Amino acid sequence: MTSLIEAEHLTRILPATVPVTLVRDVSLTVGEREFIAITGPSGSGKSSLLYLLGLLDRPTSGSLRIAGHDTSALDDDALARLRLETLGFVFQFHFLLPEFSVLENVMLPMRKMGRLSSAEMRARAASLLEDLGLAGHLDKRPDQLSGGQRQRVAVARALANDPHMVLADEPTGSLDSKSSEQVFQILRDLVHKRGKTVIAVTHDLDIAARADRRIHLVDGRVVSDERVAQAAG
Ligand SMILES: Nc1ncnc2c1ncn2[C@@H]1O[C@H](COP(=O)(O)OP(=O)(O)OP(=O)(O)O)[C@@H](O)[C@H]1O
Repeated sequence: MTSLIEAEHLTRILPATVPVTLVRDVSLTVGEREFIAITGPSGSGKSSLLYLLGLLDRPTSGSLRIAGHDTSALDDDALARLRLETLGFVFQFHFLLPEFSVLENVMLPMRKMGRLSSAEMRARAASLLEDLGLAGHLDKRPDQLSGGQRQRVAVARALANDPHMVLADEPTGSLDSKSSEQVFQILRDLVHKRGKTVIAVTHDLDIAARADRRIHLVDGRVVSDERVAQAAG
């Protein structure tokens, strides 16, 4: 199995008068088609670890290979490119651009990548949105949608460039229970139907319980990393 992430002894220390250690000596390997929940108490470093794995931050020490690329050897532009090609993000707050339509929001990462024509970008964005149950909403602005619908647009945007992995930081954290369940099902389908790897930071014990692998952090350290056999369905 190809490793999408190979992290060895990752540590992230924030320089300050009293330095703050966000992530301590984390080593882990992530392969294809994994559905991973990162859990832990508030302040245990879950988001900090996700940002390192998602190339939104750099470690103070340790090594990180993403899709076979040694990230320490890459400058910021190359890192941004690797991020665009291999990773999609879903955050707790959707971060959709309010002045753009739903369709345009999903096209944006494709524009940055610069590989498709306008017509191809439109068709791909529309198809992703339709798959996520948003067919009637392509020309709306994000503020015309419900929270759950906006989060589904954020998932479509994360999939825009057909990444290997989707990283999600509390993806259901601001949703009601029905929308949370929908977003959970969508994330699970990304793994089981589209073959993506999904890593989700979550406080939601129900989601964590139904992930295929749970990584638990305490004080910036991995204290358990367990794979769980799930019943089908
Ligand atoms: N820029 C910063 N400056 C100072 N401290 C920070 C900064 N970013 C994070 N921290 C601290 O580092 C620790 C880890 O933060 P992080 O957000 O990664 O934890 P978390 O497990 O995701 O927390 P939560 O579940 O509350 O979102 C926390 O104690 C946090 O207060």
